Amino acid sequence: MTDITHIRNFSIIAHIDHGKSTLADRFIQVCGGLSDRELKEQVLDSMDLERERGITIKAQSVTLYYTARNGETYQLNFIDTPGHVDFSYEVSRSLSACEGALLVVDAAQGVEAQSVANCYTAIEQDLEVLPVLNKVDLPQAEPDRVAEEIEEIIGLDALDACHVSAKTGVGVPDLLEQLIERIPAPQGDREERLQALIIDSWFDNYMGVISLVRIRYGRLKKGDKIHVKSTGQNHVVDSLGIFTPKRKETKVLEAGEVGWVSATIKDIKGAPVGDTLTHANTPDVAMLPGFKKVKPQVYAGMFPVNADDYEDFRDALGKLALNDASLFYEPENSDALGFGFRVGFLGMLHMEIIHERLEREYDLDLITTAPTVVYELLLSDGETIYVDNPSELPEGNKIEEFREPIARVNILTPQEYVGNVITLCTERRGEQINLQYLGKQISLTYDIPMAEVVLDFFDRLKSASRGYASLEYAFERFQPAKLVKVDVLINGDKVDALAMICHLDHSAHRGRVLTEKMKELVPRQMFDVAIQAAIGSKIIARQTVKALRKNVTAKCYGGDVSRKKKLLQKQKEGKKRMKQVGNVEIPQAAFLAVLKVDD
Ligand SMILES: Nc1nc2c(ncn2[C@@H]2O[C@H](COP(=O)(O)OP(=O)(O)OP(=O)(O)O)[C@@H](O)[C@H]2O)c(=O)[nH]1
Repeated sequence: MTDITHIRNFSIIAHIDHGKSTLADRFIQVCGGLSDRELKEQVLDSMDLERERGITIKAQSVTLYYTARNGETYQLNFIDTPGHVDFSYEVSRSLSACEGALLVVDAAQGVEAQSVANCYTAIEQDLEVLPVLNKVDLPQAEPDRVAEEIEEIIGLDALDACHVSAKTGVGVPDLLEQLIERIPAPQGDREERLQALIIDSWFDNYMGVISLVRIRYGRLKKGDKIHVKSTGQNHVVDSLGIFTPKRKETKVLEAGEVGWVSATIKDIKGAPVGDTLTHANTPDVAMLPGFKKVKPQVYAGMFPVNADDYEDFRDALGKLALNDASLFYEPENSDALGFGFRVGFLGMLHMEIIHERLEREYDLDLITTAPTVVYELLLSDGETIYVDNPSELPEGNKIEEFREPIARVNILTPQEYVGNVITLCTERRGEQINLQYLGKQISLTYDIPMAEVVLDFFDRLKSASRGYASLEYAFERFQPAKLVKVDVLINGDKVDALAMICHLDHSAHRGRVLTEKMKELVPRQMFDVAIQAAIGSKIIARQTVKALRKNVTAKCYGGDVSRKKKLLQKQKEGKKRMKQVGNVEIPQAAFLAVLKVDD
């Protein structure tokens, strides 16, 4: 049991690759949480996929015991935050369990837009933010310049920011001392009635739902009967504890502490993130302010290549949704692709991750259709509706006003790339709201249609600025726009799953490039395949995939049987990710060709 004055709860705010995980591992090592060998594997990013992509997705926590230079031992609870812009809502969630945050900035790179946004969130939530200059071991590190940048851009005093190298360990002990000194201890009476915040919940195959909680008041013990405020349900705590980073059982969690709780809850909806826990006999304890609900920003259809896999697909989505409250799905039926689901994602990265997990962990072959944002439509009968699927768009004459979502986009870029960045924003129909010089960087604010932001804006921005510009965005409003639905016809038949919504001024170009891209992607068949783009009944572009003249296996006849088998096998594998639409086979890539239109 740690006295509440000796607890420090903190998060690390850092841009991707600025060294958050390395620093966290270093803390764990200094505090003796793991052996050197265990440390080799970065411990905080636990999902395989996360490690492969080198990004942090799910918030997790680690409890460490640090003996300071004053001889006292402190309990440090480090709550991890995801780094990618798609997952920024999880940041504020993790921050709400902390009294402080470390703003880790790569001293060779400088401040990035997303860290600025997260840092403001921390300041708004009254957290003590300590700037930290990392990677000072690099020869190109300029800690003094970056410290100035932190002051100019964020307005934080960075004069006595610690200079550290998470890689070599230099400066890390000083940072821990500063953390103890400057981040306030939590407050909360342990004799009060229990009030705990659910920071995160996930599903474990053996234990059911596990929740990460921050105890505000009172204490929670094994065997306690708890009450989930929003659902009104009671459950018995069958185990609880901390992460060291391994899951370790303890007897009690007390006010100020962060730890995990398992109460044999079967579904994460039974322990909603942001909810408040109390004891069953004190159900009138006040609800803590929760978190804002996240809404998916992009929707796409997902269909099993093999119709027999539909049930498995539904089960797999259900399982993924158990650990991902932001994953939304509902059944969808496409003329071309059959039964599947309309799935909502936070962004493209989220979509790619879900697609990959479904294929990898659940062994499904899926076709994902081009993602689209949510549009607001005012109908002629006065009704307002929201459409996330081009094929569900009402007839043109029933639409009074077509409105698209607009994102407020904040970009930080070094001065030399500002021209490229402005060109990109203008191409994406952006409207400049602000431009400000901040030291060597320029801060740009634009309003850009969400559809132009979510798909590949991030990648474009990176290439326009050699990787230096950074981005942060949020939904701002709906705004009327001249939007049209572009249909794609294969041999004269409309394929619903290929329809897209785009701006009228871009539609001719997009239609043309889309048909060109599809021509490259649709394999030649035994007959000519016409690919057309149309707005209403007007054809705006056309390409033809010429018929195949020879039988692919013909030249193997009479000869090498194994070679023929190999060829057929290869064809079969190629087919896995194809879908028969009418009598034409269309590969997965063609469904996403619209994403490549700007290449
Ligand atoms: N030279 C040097 N490299 C470092 C230092 N800290 C981290 N790195 C390297 O920078 C890269 C990114 O570090 P990570 O700790 O994975 O970055 P992160 O911020 O956790 O990234 P996400 O998990 O994606 O948010 C890795 O290759 C690290 O080895 C440092 O102090 N010096």
